[in-house]
Amino acid sequence: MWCVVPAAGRGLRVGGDRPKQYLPIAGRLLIEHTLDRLARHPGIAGLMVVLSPGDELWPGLSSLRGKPVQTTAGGAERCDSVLAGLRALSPGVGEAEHVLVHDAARPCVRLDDISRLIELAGAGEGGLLGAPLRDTLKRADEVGRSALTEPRDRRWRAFTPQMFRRGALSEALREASRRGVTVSDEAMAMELAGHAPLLVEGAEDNIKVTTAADFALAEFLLGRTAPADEE
Ligand SMILES: Nc1ccn([C@@H]2O[C@H](COP(=O)(O)OP(=O)(O)OP(=O)(O)O)[C@@H](O)[C@H]2O)c(=O)n1
Ligand SMILES: C[C@](O)(CO)[C@H](O)COP(=O)(O)O
Repeated sequence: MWCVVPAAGRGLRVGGDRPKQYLPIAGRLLIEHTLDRLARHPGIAGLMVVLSPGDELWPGLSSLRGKPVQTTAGGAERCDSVLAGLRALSPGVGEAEHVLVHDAARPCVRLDDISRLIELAGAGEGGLLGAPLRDTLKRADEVGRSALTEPRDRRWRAFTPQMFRRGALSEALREASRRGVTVSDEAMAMELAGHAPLLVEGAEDNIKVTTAADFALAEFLLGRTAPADEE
């Protein structure tokens, strides 16, 4: 199974001097941690990394742990980049084949969580890693005060990887674009297309490095010896 890795963002919320995927964490680039983690999974056959057009920082990887690493140019939004990645996959990756999509900004994903996603969501319409909300959820008013406590039951945080069949996901992303909807993840596009992606609970340390503060946590998590239950 191939994995599309959206890595064409600008990392504005980090505010660094370069896109966050090219900032160092624990002695390596953020993107290198993520790609190496993905390449270690036995179920992943290759990586399609989606880069910003004109990206001059990409280290030029063509293989990792014996698996092919290909690249293509992304678009203005993450969903545009994911669609570009799906389009760039070889015709040898059939329309009915499942494809994983995983953020370059999520370097701590656990291999056993990827395995569980593939096992549980592979038989159906696809699915995604996530975790049930464990904190009370507040809706803020215009001046940052708690205006409302939102219901928490059956609310989940969505992570990546998300896994869907190449053709169905491509069509769902195209349809969302035609309807002028900028989807924030693949599952949203699939929901709009009438599918019901399976939610597969994964470890909450599968953080998305989004702000400067996340780098310290990611560095700690990456510095751990692999959890005993991880492949
Ligand atoms: N047009 C875009 C925007 C985002 N991404 C990727 O999607 C993932 C999740 O996006 P996010 O965390 O929002 O990254 P950025 O868009 O870079 O962050 P910011 O919004 O702070 O600029 C990242 O790996 C990012 O590189 C992408 O491939 N193409
Ligand atoms: C895809 C995602 O990581 C799921 O939580 C998230 O939607 C990405 O959001 P971003 O604003 O593009 O980082």
